[in-house]
Amino acid sequence: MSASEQLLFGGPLLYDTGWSSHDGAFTRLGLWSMVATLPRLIRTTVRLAAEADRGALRLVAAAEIGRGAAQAVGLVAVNTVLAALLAGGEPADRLREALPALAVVAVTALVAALLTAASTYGSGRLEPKVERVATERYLARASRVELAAIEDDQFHRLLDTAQYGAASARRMIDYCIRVVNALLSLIAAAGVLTVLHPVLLPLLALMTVPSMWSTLITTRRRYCSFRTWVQHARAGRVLSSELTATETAAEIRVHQVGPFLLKHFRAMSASAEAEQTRLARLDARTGLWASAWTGLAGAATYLTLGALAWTGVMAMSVAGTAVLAIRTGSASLGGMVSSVNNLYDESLFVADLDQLCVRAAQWAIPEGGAPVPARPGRITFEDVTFRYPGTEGEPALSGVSLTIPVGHVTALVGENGSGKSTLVKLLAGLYLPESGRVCWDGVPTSCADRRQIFDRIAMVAQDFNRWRFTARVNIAIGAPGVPVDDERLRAAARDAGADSVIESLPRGWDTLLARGYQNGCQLSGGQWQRLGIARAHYRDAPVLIVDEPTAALDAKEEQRVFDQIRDLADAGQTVVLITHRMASVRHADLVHVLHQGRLTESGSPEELLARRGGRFRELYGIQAAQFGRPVDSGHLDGAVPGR
Ligand SMILES: Nc1ncnc2c1ncn2[C@@H]1O[C@H](COP(=O)(O)OP(=O)(O)OP(=O)(O)O)[C@@H](O)[C@H]1O
Repeated sequence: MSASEQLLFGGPLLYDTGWSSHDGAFTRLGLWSMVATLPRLIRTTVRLAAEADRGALRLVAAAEIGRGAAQAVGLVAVNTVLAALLAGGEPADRLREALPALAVVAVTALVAALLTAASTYGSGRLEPKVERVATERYLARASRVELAAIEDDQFHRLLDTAQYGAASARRMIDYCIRVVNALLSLIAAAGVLTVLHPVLLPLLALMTVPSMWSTLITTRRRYCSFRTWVQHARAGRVLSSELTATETAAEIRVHQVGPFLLKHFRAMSASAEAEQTRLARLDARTGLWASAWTGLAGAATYLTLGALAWTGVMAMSVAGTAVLAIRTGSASLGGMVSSVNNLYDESLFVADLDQLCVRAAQWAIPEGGAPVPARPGRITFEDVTFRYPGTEGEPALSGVSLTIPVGHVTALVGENGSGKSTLVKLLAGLYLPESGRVCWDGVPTSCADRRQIFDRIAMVAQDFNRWRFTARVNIAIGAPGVPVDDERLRAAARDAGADSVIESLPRGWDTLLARGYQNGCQLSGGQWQRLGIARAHYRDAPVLIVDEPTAALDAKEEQRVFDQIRDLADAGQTVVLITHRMASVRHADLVHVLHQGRLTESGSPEELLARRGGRFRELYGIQAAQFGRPVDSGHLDGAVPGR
């Protein structure tokens, strides 16, 4: 490691992600453990393939077994050809004698080629399906777990690693076919050699084991060295991206950071280059050792064969076939070693995916439960305490008891971090209370059918999602279970004031709302907010939760949104409103004031404002003072703090 890396990064630049824990797993695999894990790896691959497409799996398996058999038959036929050619007699007679076997050799070669093509077709069909099935498993499980699971560090790490499982599953098919292919070649060669002469089998082992061993060592050395080299290269890449990023551009110029970073870039590149040179030297040396080893084993094999043929213990034709069989059997060994290693590497990610599925099932939002009325009468919090998973200290909510009446606007007010957003997440059944109950018409969220609760809610969260889809989908995704209805879309956009935003887009409803893509468009914060509100309108649920719905809107639009919220409540919809703008609170029928996770006051805006020494009155006073109005100067209707 260079001094630059020590200075800039405090040590080697290693990833701290779930998947990086598998880095180097390959180096822990010895020759014996490789052989021992192979059946398990093949089983895993077969299971994945069977889930995706049994037909294609059968095709590949049959083609590979057939190809191995064709290879064995071909070798036996070669032996017959050699025996005929090396026998005594006229050349023409010997050739005639060899012809049928020659025909068998040709036919087996043709069959092997056809079967290879069939296997290529089968694996080509299988691989994308395996990836799709694994991806679907991943996505379906991940989207069904409790919100608490997403916040759990360990689960999140697993989620991070398991996302690579699908691509790994696809690659496992390819590596597995290569391994099986090489194995069958080896078995075919071993089978034929055993039939030809029992002494030939140890000769095959003599040739293959050292070459397998040396390939394993070479591959592992290369891999270790590559990992070191890649760290230096990564550090260099970090510097170059810092040097060219838009965010750093101004500071780099004014503070003249460029030469400083360049100096360290050069030093780090020198480390990377030195490592590559070392890698090349090592490669050359181990390559030479491996060749010497394999060469010696080969020489010993061929000398033994020669001696056996010379002394007449073995027929010349058998020795010739043995040479061919040994070459065939050991040819794909090198590839097989690295394929087994790759197979092992990939299997770790697939195992993570399997583990994720198990953990996700434990964390899954339960199916079914007590039914929740389509139009609930009231929602109550009964002495609710809640702490975020993995956090210690003060709970985010403690001992909160309140009622959210139906068909009214209830405002939640309080300073930052007082627990307003947490409260609505509990209301929506996204989290369950640690103690106490949140009840929808008397049904606690802990035993209610939570999918039904979700159905009853439309939510415009503070950080509502800006989907990188078209404007149409960005609104229609509010009700993903029903077909997109253009009339309903237009009405929702009109109600939320998003119609003018859509009209201004170059391709109207079909404009892609994402920067960095062709024809993609980026909206302003306020425009996005209108779309978010339109999405909630489109959902058309009995309970509407709006968290700071107007933070990015201009004054006119804000007024319109609040008037509309009022209209919705007058029409029977339940609205839960979180806002820091005290002026907006005058639209509410009931206000709950939270402070450090506790409910401190409840009442109508007028009641709370009249309460001397109350927190609401204090918060209101602070905002009113910014506009030069004392809190006593008038009613809520007249005052416009926050504007
Ligand atoms: N996902 C989370 N994990 C851990 N703690 C959290 C999480 N979300 C919020 N908190 C903590 O819970 C407390 C209440 O946060 P909450 O977001 O409910 O406050 P809020 O009243 O909505 O704040 P704001 O007005 O800033 O939106 C805070 O102390 C916050 O740090």
